[in-house]
Amino acid sequence: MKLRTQLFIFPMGVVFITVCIFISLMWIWRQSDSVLEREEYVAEIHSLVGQLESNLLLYEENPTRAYIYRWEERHKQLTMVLHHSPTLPSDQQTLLNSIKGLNRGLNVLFERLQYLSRNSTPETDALRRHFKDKLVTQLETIVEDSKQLVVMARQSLRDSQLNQIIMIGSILLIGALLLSLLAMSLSVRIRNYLDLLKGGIKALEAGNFSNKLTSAGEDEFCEFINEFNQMQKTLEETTISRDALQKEIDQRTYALKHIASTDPLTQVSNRRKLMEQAELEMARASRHKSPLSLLLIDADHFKKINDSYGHAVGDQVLIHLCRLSEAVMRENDLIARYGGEEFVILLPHTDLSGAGELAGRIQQRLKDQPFKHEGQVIPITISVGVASYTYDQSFADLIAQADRALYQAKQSGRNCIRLSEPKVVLPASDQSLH
Ligand SMILES: Nc1nc2c(ncn2[C@@H]2O[C@H](COP(=O)(O)OP(=O)(O)OP(=O)(O)O)[C@@H](O)[C@H]2O)c(=O)[nH]1
Repeated sequence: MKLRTQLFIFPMGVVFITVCIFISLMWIWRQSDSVLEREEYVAEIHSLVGQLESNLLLYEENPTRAYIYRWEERHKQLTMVLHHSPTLPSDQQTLLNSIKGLNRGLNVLFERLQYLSRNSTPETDALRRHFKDKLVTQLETIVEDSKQLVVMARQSLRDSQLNQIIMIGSILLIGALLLSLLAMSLSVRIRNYLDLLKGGIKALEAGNFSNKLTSAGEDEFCEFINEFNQMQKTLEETTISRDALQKEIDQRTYALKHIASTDPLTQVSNRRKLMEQAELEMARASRHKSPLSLLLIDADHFKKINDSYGHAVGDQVLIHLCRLSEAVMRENDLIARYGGEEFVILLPHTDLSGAGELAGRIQQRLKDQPFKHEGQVIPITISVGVASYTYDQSFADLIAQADRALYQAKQSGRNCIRLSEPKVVLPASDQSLH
């Protein structure tokens, strides 16, 4: 059953019960009214019968024409009243017919009485008294019967009132029962749907879009559930496209960050990234009083390589140098292209001598894995300036310190390492290029 039908039944039920009660009360009122009408009717009969009776007694004492005339007049009135009776149920109508029959006999008796009164003899007196007594008895029977008529009417009213009360009570009881059952079923329906909906909302809150709500039937709640499922579907699609968009943004942001911080040729960090990272590491080193060093690496006679083999080969040499350096670095170290054929390796938690050792390992690698072009080995050497952070410097100071060491290395004939302190850590491993 549709919800709006179920809700519509409530006011309709109340209206129906009210109308039933109203009609019953009207009916009872009409019944009471008809009993009153009958009482009045019977009272009129009583009055006329009383008048006929007193007229009879008077006539008995004084049998004049006036009393005969009055009798006839009253009797005519009584006949009229009996003729224009109210509508009666069959049992009461039977009684009334009997009263009418008695009434018809009254005149016959009275005419005989008149006759006997006119021809009064001692022999007829007894007969006259007999007719008179019979007349009185008949009049009293009419009174008694009419009283019975009222009693029957009252009894009938009581019976019908009782029936009516039973009927109203039954309607009220059945109506209240039906409405209660309807209200209970409605509340169960609403509660079930609300529970279903609550589960759906909780699933949505938890990000579960696959929890499709199902409900049998085709009522308004089902339409609501369908709308909810549709909303969930739209939400799922929106969320998926938003997630895909976010993923795309993240990928592009990462790519942009990579481009912005990477040297396009060698794929090591660029100078910008170096500056950022150096600031971080310097702050960290100052905080923990941990060592921080850097290498400033410069390929020796690089111009000569470019001039001899071409710029493209020079590029490959720089890439080769970077890959070999990365192979010997630690994970937290950072290599960056500082400019041209110059590279910086930032070394957290590394003191000056440790940095010098790393520079030596790079030189060794270059020696072990020389660069080859078209099967021909092109010997590459590097000069390295090493500096260590003293906690009171700027990055420019630190670079300048390393640059001075690099200058010394160059001055010392290249292919060697100079620490910012005036001592050579490692001797030149190969002086052939000098
Ligand atoms: N192939 C190539 N060459 C570069 C690049 N950047 C700078 N160079 C070249 O590197 C050379 C550096 O030459 P110089 O500054 O004279 O130094 P050098 O020849 O290495 O001599 P020293 O440093 O004194 O040993 C120049 O010829 C630049 O053109 C690059 O990205 N690729």
